[in-house]
This record gives sequence, C-alpha cells and structure tokens, in this order.
Amino acid sequence: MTRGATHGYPIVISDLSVEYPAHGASAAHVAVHGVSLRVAPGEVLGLLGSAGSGKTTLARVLSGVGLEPGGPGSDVRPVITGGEAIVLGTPLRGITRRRLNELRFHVGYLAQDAAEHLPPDRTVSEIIGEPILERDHRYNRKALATRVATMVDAVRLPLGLLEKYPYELSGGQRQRVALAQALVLGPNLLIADQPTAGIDLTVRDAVAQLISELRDGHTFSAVIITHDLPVLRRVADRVAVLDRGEVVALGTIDEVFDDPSHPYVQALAGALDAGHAVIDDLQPEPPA
Ligand SMILES: Nc1ncnc2c1ncn2[C@@H]1O[C@H](COP(=O)(O)OP(=O)(O)OP(=O)(O)O)[C@@H](O)[C@H]1O
Repeated sequence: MTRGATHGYPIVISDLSVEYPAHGASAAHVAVHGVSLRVAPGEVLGLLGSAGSGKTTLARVLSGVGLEPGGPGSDVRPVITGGEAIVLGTPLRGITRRRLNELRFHVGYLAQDAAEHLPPDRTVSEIIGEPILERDHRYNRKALATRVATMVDAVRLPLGLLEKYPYELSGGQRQRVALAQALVLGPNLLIADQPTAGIDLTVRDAVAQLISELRDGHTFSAVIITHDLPVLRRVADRVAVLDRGEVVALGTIDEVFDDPSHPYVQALAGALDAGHAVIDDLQPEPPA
C-alpha cells in the first residue's frame, strides 16, 4: 500500500455508488449514489446530511469496516457497485481481505454506536490498547501502558478510569474511550461518526481541540460526521452535505451556508440562522 498516495490525497472518491443488496423481503437499496470528492492531506472534512442520507454507509465503506466480511453490524454489507474510492492509496473496489486488514491499521474509525458496544468484560486500559496488541501481540507491555495512558489523557479522561469497566463509566466517558481506541495507533486518517454525540459541552470542546491538534500535525486527515456546528466550525476545513445518497453541497461552512441552493441545505442554513447549534433533527424534503 502506498500511504497517502493518489497525488497525496488520503481520500479520492470518484462517482461512487454503494448498494445494500436485496435480502429477505427487502429489495436492494442504493445508499450512496455517484458521489465524488477528495480529502486533502491535513484536511478535516465535515459530513452532514439528514437521517438516512448515506453518511454512515459512506463512513463504513471508507474505513473499510463495512467491507469486511462478517464485520461488526454487517449482516447485510454495503457493496461498491459503481465508481471507486481510494483511501490512503488503496482502491476499495474489489479489495482483498489482506489489503483491507492492512488498511484498517492506518484508518481510525469511530462508529456511531461505538460507546454502546465496548466489550463489557474488558477494562478501559485493555480496550484502548487492543488495536496495538492486534497489530503486534508481543508489543512491549510498558510501552503499551504508556501509550494507553497518553491516549486517556488526550481525551481528557482521568487516569483513575484505566482499570474500570464500561458499565462503570458515563456515556460521555465511554464515547471518549472509543475515540481513544480509534486514535491509539496514530492513524493518518480518522473517520468518526458523531464523535461528540452524548458528550457534554466542556468535553465536546476537548474532543474538538484534540482533532484540531492532530490536524495541525499536517500528516492527519479526517472525515467527521457531525451536526454540531461549534465542533464543525472548530475542526472542519470544508463540509459536504449529503441528501439521499448524493452530495448536494461542498465547500467551506460559509460557502455552503451563505448561499444555499439545495432545499435541504437551505433548511440547514435556516436552522443555523435560528441559532440551533445542533442541527440533526431536520428531515429532508419529500421527493419531488
Ligand atoms: N444494512 C442495511 N440494509 C439495507 N439498507 C440499509 C442498511 N443500512 C442502512 N440502510 C439504508 O441506507 C440508507 C443510508 O443509511 P445510512 O445509515 O448510511 O444513513 P445516515 O445518513 O448515516 O443516517 P443516520 O443519520 O440516521 O445515521 C438508508 O436509507 C438506510 O435505510
């Protein structure tokens, strides 16, 4: 794998279509339709869109998690049916198992429901350190403990939580444990599905700060799904808005919201003007 290749762009998506195949009584469903976009090195792209617009599908495909046979929550896996997505130089269409495993070590992925799915029988320290041991089970235990403690600190959790179990933590603390796990391998790319959901204001700020600091290192890029405007303003260089699987707006926050042409983007812009910081309760317009 050529890390950061494809003219240096960590993500290059061209005319990508993704479909959930027919299963049981459900017909096939196209969740992402003809999407093209690039994420530049050092760029954080915010991804917005109504419920069901394809954000999570796109995130799962780009992280490789959704393409993994038997992967988590993958009873029906999304399939790339058109176009291509190249992540850190690796084309995802028809990717082999071996290359997918390799890619996964370089892409941090925070699933939408990660906080609810932490393994109940592992301590915070074991959970955060797991990706390191998965990559190298003989990793030096002292170095591992140091790395885990650094990550706990980075997500503003007290070190006293290291030996606690998920059920002993609040939802916001669990979310930060999941984020620390997604970042523990020092990925070049983070794909985070609602990283600040369920986290209170002060800590939300800390998460935004952490992402900004990582970005300032210039070797880190991210796609962040969030409807949290203060977080978007703080971390996102550009935003893409999805509606029914298509990109309907792309640009800086000001470019997208100052002169919205698409009805859903207009609705978002209206919500922002009305002072809503979190804008995820908007429904798309019914199809024409
Ligand atoms: N396993 C699946 N099988 C079939 N269709 C699915 C599956 N998962 C998602 N979909 C459909 O794909 C479309 C996109 O879903 P997706 O979860 O990617 O949207 P989203 O923008 O992330 O929504 P939300 O904000 O609610 O998380 C939706 O119509 C959804 O019903």
